[in-house]
Order: sequence, then structure tokens, then C-alpha cells
Amino acid sequence: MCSSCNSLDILQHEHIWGTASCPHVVKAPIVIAMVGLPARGKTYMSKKLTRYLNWIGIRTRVFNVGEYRRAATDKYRSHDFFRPDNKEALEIRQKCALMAMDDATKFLKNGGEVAVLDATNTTRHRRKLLVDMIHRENKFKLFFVESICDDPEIIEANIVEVKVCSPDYNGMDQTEAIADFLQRIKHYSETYEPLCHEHDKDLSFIQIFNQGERFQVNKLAGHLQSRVVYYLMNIHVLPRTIYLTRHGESMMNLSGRIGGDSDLSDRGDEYAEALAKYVEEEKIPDLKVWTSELKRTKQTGKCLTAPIEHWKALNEIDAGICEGMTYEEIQEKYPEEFANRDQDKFHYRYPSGESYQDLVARLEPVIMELERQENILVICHQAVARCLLAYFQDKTSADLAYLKVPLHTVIKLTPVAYGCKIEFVALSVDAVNTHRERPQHV
Ligand SMILES: O=c1[nH]cnc2c1c(-c1ccc(Cl)cc1)cn2-c1ccccc1
Ligand SMILES: O=P(O)(O)OC[C@H]1O[C@](O)(CO)[C@@H](O)[C@@H]1O
Repeated sequence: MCSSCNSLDILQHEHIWGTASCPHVVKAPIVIAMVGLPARGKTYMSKKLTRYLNWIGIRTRVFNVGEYRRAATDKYRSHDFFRPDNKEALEIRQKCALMAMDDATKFLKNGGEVAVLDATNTTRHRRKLLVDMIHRENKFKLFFVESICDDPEIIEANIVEVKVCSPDYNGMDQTEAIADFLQRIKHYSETYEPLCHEHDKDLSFIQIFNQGERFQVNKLAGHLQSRVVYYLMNIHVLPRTIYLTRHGESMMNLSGRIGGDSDLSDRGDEYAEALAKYVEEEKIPDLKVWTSELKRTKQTGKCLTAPIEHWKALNEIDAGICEGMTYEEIQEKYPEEFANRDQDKFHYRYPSGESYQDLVARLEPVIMELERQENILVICHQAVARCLLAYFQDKTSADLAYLKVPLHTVIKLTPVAYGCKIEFVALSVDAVNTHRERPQHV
């Protein structure tokens, strides 16, 4: 007997594994529907949230209605397309919205877990259509995320940063494009009905005011929705830089051995000095430094003047019974283990140790705190740096485990528009290469 909906055929019900058929299941697929006027950060949030959910292992994809409209109509002419009385355009826009929802439904029926519908969804009529289509027919959960922003400076910044370069404005000069986009916003404003408690008390939603200054949350329904709300309450758009580096070369690196808690080598000490010089020259305001609890990262930060915090969560992947061994010794002594790791390096867990998947879970609180912070230098390890980098660079789990993160290199990450600019700054101190390539045969 299923305790949530008293269904008897537990096998058909698949309650434990979570299916779309029963709304009570823990992992019922969910549609996150964005709501808001143009230039309110809907695409920004859609992409960032999707990157986070995929990184923690939840299969998520964005369905952007604007992209469907651009595919359906040839060259965009002007804001007239968005006039509420433009019947022909309304038909195209409705068709595109239905196609996006249809593709989202297909995605969720084929193993997808979260579909983010990046659209304005600015009328009660459109949202009711969503409720009927998604909630009743498919039994998916539906969660609305509305961004309300009436600060003209923020709107203008958004338009300049991500709208004027949109395909809609190819060949148009910036002033013309901004004017056209402001007209487009005006057309939407005429019919805009924000979510409100009176009319929408049965809907699950969060309203975000002015880029996270204030939040209004209604009827959260489930763990995933709470995780989404928590994430959206922790992100910010203040300009900042995250500097990522491994510790300096260690004695274990010199001997080609993995793990352990060894001191820096002489060249590792040189890197610690070079790192302090680099940081000095960067003139980073209010820098904070995070290291792991292992000696080699603490020693790497010893010449820095900025405040330093140590995180156990930043410790290197635990190689369990293989700690302190070389790859050759592992292949010799544990050939099966060695082969299994090459087969699926992300999911492979060392006996009495960790997998990259375990590492991502251990690093999630670090990522959440990094999102809250401003300028940070993280001194960590090869596997840890790969996991953090995969989050900022939206890498797949398979690629994550083989990302190149050389010793004595500072990786500079700066959020821009919808992504993250990345620069590799190799400081001129030699070091061994600890990178083991993806084997060809698998
Ligand atoms: O509320 C906005 N209004 C206009 N623009 C915005 C936002 C947000 C934003 C929204 C919610 C949260 Cl919790 C944080 C940021 C991000 N952006 C944005 C930032 C960079 C490029 C393009 C868009
Ligand atoms: O996953 P890979 O490629 O073995 O890299 C992780 C290894 O890198 C090191 O940080 C340095 O070799 C080891 O401590 C760790 O086990």
C-alpha cells in the first residue's frame, strides 16, 4: 500500500523511484516556469539555476521561448511584433510557447528531472494554460519564479549587457536597439499581471524583488523547490573575481604519489612566494583566502596578507586504500580497481575512499558560500579544483574528471552576462605534471 496515495499496486506505482504518474513521489519531474517582463533576469536565472542543478546531479534543461520564436519567424523587424493587438504575431508567439512546453514535456517524460521554461508568462491566462497542460495532463509539479524589478538602472544594464547583442538586433545600432527593447517592454507591461497571493494562493511560487533585495514565497511543494529557493536567495550580481589555484608542488607530487598530507617541495615554496607577489599586483579589494585543512594548501598561503579560512570540505579526494600509492603501483596491486576507475572515473569510488560524485556533494556548501561571497582566492587540490571549475564552466560530469588543472597556475573566474570568463595565469615556477589523460581504449 502506498502511504501517500493508498495505491495497492506498489510495483506499477514505482513510488520509491519517483515517476510522473504519482504526484506524491519524492522526485516527481518538475517544471520551473519563469515569470517577468523582458530584461528582468529570467534567462540569467534560468541558465544559472540549470547549471547548478546539473552540477548537483539533477538532469535539468532550459526551454527558451524566445529561441523558438526566432526559429519560427524570419528576421525580427521591430517591437511592433509584440503589440498586444498584433494578431498574426500573437498566433506565432502562442504556437512557439506551446512548442516549448511540448518539448519540455517530452524531456521530462524521457528521464529529465527539471525543465526550466524561460518565458515571460506575464498573464494569468498563460499561467492557467501552463497549470492545465503541465499539472493536470502530465502530473508534473509546477513552480513559478517571478523576477520583479522596477529599477531603471538595473533594466538598462541588463539591456546593454545581454539584449543589444541578441540576434533580434543584428545590424542595429545600440541606441536604436535599446529604444526598440524599451518599447517591447512597454507592450508587455500593458497586459502584465504579476503573481499575487489573492489570485494565485494555490500556486507554488517565489517572487524576487530587485535582484534579490526581497523575496515572497508561496506554497513550497517539495525538497527541490526549497533547494531552488535557497540557491536564488544566495546568488548576487555584484562584480567580483574568484581565483582558483592548487597548492604548490608537494613532496608527494614529486614522487608521483596520490593523497597524503605532505609538505611543499622547494619549488612549491617558490610558488607560495610567487602567488603572494601575483596577488599583491592584482590589487584585489577585500580579498579572502580559503584553503583545505591539508598542510600543502596552508603552506601555499603562508605569504599572503589577506584573511585565511580553512575548510575540511576542500580537502583532496580521498583515495582510500590507494592513498600514498603511484598510479603504476595501483595498476599492479589493484588491476580491477584501476580498470574500473578508467571505465567511469566520475562515479568510481575508491575502496574506503571517495568518488568525484562524492566530492561534488561534499563541495556543494562551498559553492553555495562562494556564490554569497565577493573576491575569493581558493587554494585547493587537483580533483577539488576540477569539481569547482566544472560548476563555473558548466562542464558535464564525464568531462569534469579530466579537466586540466596544472600546478603553479592561477585560474581567474569573472562572471560576465550569462557565463563566466576564465583566464589561466601560469606563474613562472616549474612543477611536475600530475595530470593523467583519459585512457584511449575506454
Ligand atoms: O532582477 C534582475 N533584473 C534584471 N537583470 C537581472 C536581474 C537578475 C537577478 C534576478 C534575481 C536574482 Cl535572485 C539575482 C539576480 C540578474 N540580472 C541579470 C544580470 C546579468 C545579466 C543579465 C541579467
Ligand atoms: O582523479 P585523478 O586524476 O587521479 O586526480 C586526483 C589526484 O590528484 C592529486 O591531487 C595529485 O596527484 C591526488 O592527491 C589525487 O588523488
